[in-house]
Order: sequence, then structure tokens, then C-alpha cells
Amino acid sequence: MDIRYSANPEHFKRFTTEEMRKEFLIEKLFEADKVLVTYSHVDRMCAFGCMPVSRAVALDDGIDCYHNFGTNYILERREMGVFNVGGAGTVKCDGTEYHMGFEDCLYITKGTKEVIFSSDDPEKPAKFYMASAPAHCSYTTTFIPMSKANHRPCGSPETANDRVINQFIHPDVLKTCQLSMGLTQLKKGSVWNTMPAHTHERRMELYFYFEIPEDQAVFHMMGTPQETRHIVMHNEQAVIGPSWSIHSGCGTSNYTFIWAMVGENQEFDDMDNIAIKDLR
Ligand SMILES: O=C(O)C(=O)C[C@H](O)C(=O)CO
Ligand SMILES: [Zn+2]
Repeated sequence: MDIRYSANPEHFKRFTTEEMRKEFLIEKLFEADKVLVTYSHVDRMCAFGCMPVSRAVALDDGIDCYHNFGTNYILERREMGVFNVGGAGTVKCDGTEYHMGFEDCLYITKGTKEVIFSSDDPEKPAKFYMASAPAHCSYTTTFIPMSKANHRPCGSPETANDRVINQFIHPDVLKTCQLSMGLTQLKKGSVWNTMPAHTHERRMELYFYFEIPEDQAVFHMMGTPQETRHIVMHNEQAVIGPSWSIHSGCGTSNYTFIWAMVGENQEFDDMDNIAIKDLR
């Protein structure tokens, strides 16, 4: 398991490119028949990736659960959101199967003992991207297709940020302890996400970028609004955004990303918006 301790904004000012990447970038989430996990000490958010190819793979495959989480199974005191960003596949939660196509989402409640991933076709394996945070009560495991999400169009072609924010794990859709998650799609020709930028001292945020063409990249902006830096991201990579940092990106093409937030509240619009002219 890859463990990340949190950096503060004063130290961040002096980070080299390599130090920034080591601290915040999650370079690899998918490897055939493995579960890859990054455990961030920012709000104890974890990013998981599982790509089952030749066999069904359990969530705790290769993970010493008691050593890393101090519990008997991973979701004993955690909740989890799952998005499929690959071919069709199935997530089995304590015996109940959820068949998931591309960009379908599943919320898995705290208390789910066994989670097993499989792909319909090894030639087109499913890729399950997951975010998980501590939870203190159980809600209902819920399958959320794109049709059930809240859709919030925003931006415009003139400012190259025409996009739709799709809120899947959100208080208007279902109850969770603290996790909220969604997927933002940029229109062709639009390259900026989350611009104008914001911070939210009340929540951290994890971004997972996908549908970035092989030869393209996203420049993910981080740092305090007065002291910004960037991390170059390639397809299917994630980045940890502490509460003090802006989180915005500019691609060399359009792309899609999944955001996941945890913290003090679940108020999506509780943001400290920053005017573009004030960014440094
Ligand atoms: O494109 C956007 O803008 C977003 O998707 C914003 C994220 O959802 C976010 O940062 C929520 O706090
Ligand atoms: Zn945000």
C-alpha cells in the first residue's frame, strides 16, 4: 500500500516538481488482477483501483487489512464509491451482484464484508476506480447509473470550460456518511475544469483523470490561490487535493474526471471562489 502523509501550504511553496509528484500524484491505479491502493492521511481518504482480467479479484486481495486499516475487513469502518471506467463488469457485495457498464457508479455502505470484482470480457476488462473514507454508520448500497445523477451544465465554449458536472454520490441522490463523488465531462474543444477555481477549507478532494488521449496531458493546478503550481497528469492518474489547495486543470484536449470529497460537510456549493484576476 502506498501511504501519503499530508503536506502544509508553507512547505509546499518550496517543493520541487519531483517532491510534488511524490506527495500528491497517484501514477498507477490499474494492474491486471491486482488491487492498488493509495492511503492519504488527508482526511484518511483512500484511492483504490482494480482491473480484473483473468480472475475475480476481492477488494482486500494482497492487502493486510488489520495491519493497514486496523479492522477485520476494509469496509468495517469505511464507505466507498466505485466507478467503472473500463469494459463491463460486476461488483459483488456480500452476495448481491451489480452489473456495471462504463461510467456507472456504485455506493457501498460501511459494514460490507466481501466485495468481489470481475470483468465480462478479459479482452475488454472492467476498471474499477474507487474512493473510500471513514464512516460511522451504515446506509444503503446503491447502484447509480448516469441517468440517476444530478446534471449541472456549466462554463462556456468561449472560456474553454464548457462541461457538465454529474453528481452521483450527493445528498440529493442518496445518503452517505461523508463521501460525495461525481464525474465531470468536458465538451470537445473545452479544456479547463474548475475554472474559475475554488478552495474549500471544509473538505479535501481527490481528482481522477481519464479519457485523456494517449499523446495528450492535463496540467493540474494546485497550491494556495496566491502561490500556484502544476502537476502534469496522464490518463488514469489521480491527484490528492488538500483543503488549502485549488484543484483545477487545463488539458491539451478534452477529457473526463471523477472527483471525490470528504470532510466537515457535504455542501457541494460551500466553496471559496477565487476570481481569475486574483490567482498568482
Ligand atoms: O468542473 C468542475 O468545476 C468540477 O467538477 C468541480 C468539482 O466538482 C469540485 O471541485 C467540487 O468541489
Ligand atoms: Zn472542489
